[in-house]
Amino acid sequence: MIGVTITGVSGRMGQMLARAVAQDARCELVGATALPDHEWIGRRLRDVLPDSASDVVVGAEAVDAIANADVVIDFTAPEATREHATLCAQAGAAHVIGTTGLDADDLEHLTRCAVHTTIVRAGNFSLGVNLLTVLTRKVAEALGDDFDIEIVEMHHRHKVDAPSGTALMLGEAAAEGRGVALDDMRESGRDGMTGERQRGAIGFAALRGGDVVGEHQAIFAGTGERITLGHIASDRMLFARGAVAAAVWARDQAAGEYDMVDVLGLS
Ligand SMILES: NC(=O)C1=CN([C@@H]2O[C@H](COP(=O)(O)OP(=O)(O)OC[C@H]3O[C@@H](n4cnc5c(N)ncnc54)[C@H](OP(=O)(O)O)[C@@H]3O)[C@@H](O)[C@H]2O)C=CC1
Ligand SMILES: O=C(O)C1=N[C@H](C(=O)O)C[C@H](O)C1
Repeated sequence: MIGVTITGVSGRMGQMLARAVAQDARCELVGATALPDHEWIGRRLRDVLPDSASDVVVGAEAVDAIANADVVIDFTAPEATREHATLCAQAGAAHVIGTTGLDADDLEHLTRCAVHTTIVRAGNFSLGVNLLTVLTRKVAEALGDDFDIEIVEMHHRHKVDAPSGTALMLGEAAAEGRGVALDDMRESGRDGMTGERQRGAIGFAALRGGDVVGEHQAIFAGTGERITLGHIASDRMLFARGAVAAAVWARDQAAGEYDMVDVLGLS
């Protein structure tokens, strides 16, 4: 049995993760955290989450919840994920990270932690999006910069980071296919007299509204033709099940950094 701790269990994804862990016979929930002032603190999950039968008590101290875990599944916020990574490295727990909006400094911190433990990080844990990244890389490689690449995403009104982690995965895949660095080619947030599009740029556009779970397109716009690769997520359980599959996979891996393409064997 794999002992799983869920950080941020009260969040949109945290609640889905609690359900997905309960549905997987290989896993057992051994810990759950929320922020100190949250009303769930000190209460059993079964008493706060309608379809849960878990006796795990929601705690505010990540260090305690992580100490008992084989794997920690973490869909929270960048600052929290940094702290959780340190604690996982100290405790030797594998760390499955879905949190997006991490900056270069956060990513360097994760690389340091991955010397001591296994980290699986993905901006999107669905099979479909990870397949889409592979296709995007291949199409970018085949077409060259006669085709302009634009990544378009739409999410619910509560999302706090842009572009989405998935959009950045798709941008990275396109840049890799073209043999360039995304940071040199990235173009976001056009507004006003922007001038003509730079040849070879990889553009990002982020839409926000309503309860959209997650929609992404990688558009290759040429002269007289346009190729569009896309993915629509309509249920967050998709990401939660993917993260639980990653947790099961992570338990048997050596320390290091991995992604969902590794878990799914798509590379
Ligand atoms: N990789 C993937 O497949 C997916 C990634 N995501 C990403 O996951 C993250 C969370 O998304 P979502 O669930 O929608 O957001 P929510 O805001 O609903 O959930 C985040 C939760 O984390 C809690 N939290 C923040 N800091 C801490 C901490 N230090 N300790 C414990 N809990 C903490 C928040 O508490 P409080 O509410 O009290 O502030 C909140 O409950 C985002 O970065 C999102 O982009 C989302 C879906 C799929
Ligand atoms: O915040 C979300 O909701 C989602 N975040 C991830 C992202 O940033 O790409 C994955 C998914 O699209 C939902």
